[in-house]
Amino acid sequence: MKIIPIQWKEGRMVWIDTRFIPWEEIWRETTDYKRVAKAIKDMEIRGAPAIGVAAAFGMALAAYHSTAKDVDTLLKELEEAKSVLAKTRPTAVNLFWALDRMWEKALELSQKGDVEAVKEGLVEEALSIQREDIETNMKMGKIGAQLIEDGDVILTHCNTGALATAGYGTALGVIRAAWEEGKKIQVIATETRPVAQGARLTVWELVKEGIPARLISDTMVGYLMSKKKIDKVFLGADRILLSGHFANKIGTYQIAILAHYHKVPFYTVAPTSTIDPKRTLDELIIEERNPDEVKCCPYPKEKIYITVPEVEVYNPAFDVTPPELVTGIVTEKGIAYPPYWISLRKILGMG
Ligand SMILES: CSC[C@H]1O[C@H](OP(=O)(O)O)[C@H](O)[C@@H]1O
Repeated sequence: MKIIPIQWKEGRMVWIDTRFIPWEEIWRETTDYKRVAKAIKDMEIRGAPAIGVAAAFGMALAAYHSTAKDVDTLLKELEEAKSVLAKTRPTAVNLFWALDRMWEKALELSQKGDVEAVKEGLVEEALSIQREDIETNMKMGKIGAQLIEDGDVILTHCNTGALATAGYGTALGVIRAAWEEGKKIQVIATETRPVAQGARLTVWELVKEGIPARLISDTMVGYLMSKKKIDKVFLGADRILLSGHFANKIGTYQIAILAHYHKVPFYTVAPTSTIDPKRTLDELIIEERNPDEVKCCPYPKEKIYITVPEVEVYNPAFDVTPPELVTGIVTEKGIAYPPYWISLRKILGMG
């Protein structure tokens, strides 16, 4: 899957609106960082690494189109842009990691007092974040593919492919790498309600690439594991704590419990930019989204209720999986195994 879902084109950010896949491929563009924030909040762009790349380009747009005559004014504008972008979605740490990196770069570049240098440097930094994410995914893919054997049936959840990153993918990147190495794998994708990233995005990526895919509803995982139809689980992460707890798409936790019960190896795959070395479990925010996502079909052109419209709803977009259910954490710097409070620090070079 060679798609690059978010692109920089001479002062414009261009992206594919993933809400319309698989029905239509709609590309959008903007010069306004506030429009980037809306695209993240409304999940036109989604997926932890992709959200980080989009936020970085949002900051680059704010700099590129600024009319500030001095760096102090430019920094004030960038601080506002950072604040607006940071308010979009609370769970994926990549958003904040990218914003912090862009802000640090702005402070460094502003030392010389040259507005144009700050502008050019921030565009370069955002392009580096995008390029590094693709490189990281391909490295992670190769590392994780060592865990996949010829003939494996791999279950994956949500979408962790090219459409969730700068390109190639994290867990789907591991699956992609195993396929590219000639391993005869089959992929089972969960539908991933309520927004159906699995049915809509993962299946779209796999079918386009000719990787054998089978779609299931989220309710079928336990049955298939009981019938020994699933050999391994590879899925993504939005925020990994040093304890080994990780937040990921809602439904991950119940897959982890089922995998543990049925002794199916369960891996999460994420770049080290998804590891949060600072926060503890009680500081992890689980995003609650619009109730209509649960009440309606995930078809963006019209509201098709599948229930009584006035019904009350829970709609946590993520859940948290504890370390005792996690076989391994695949990163671009290697695979972390329990005890994670030691192995993740080593992966981050924290000793
Ligand atoms: C490599 S994407 C990581 C992660 O992001 C997705 O969430 P969302 O679609 O709500 O942005 C999902 O949790 C993926 O596993």
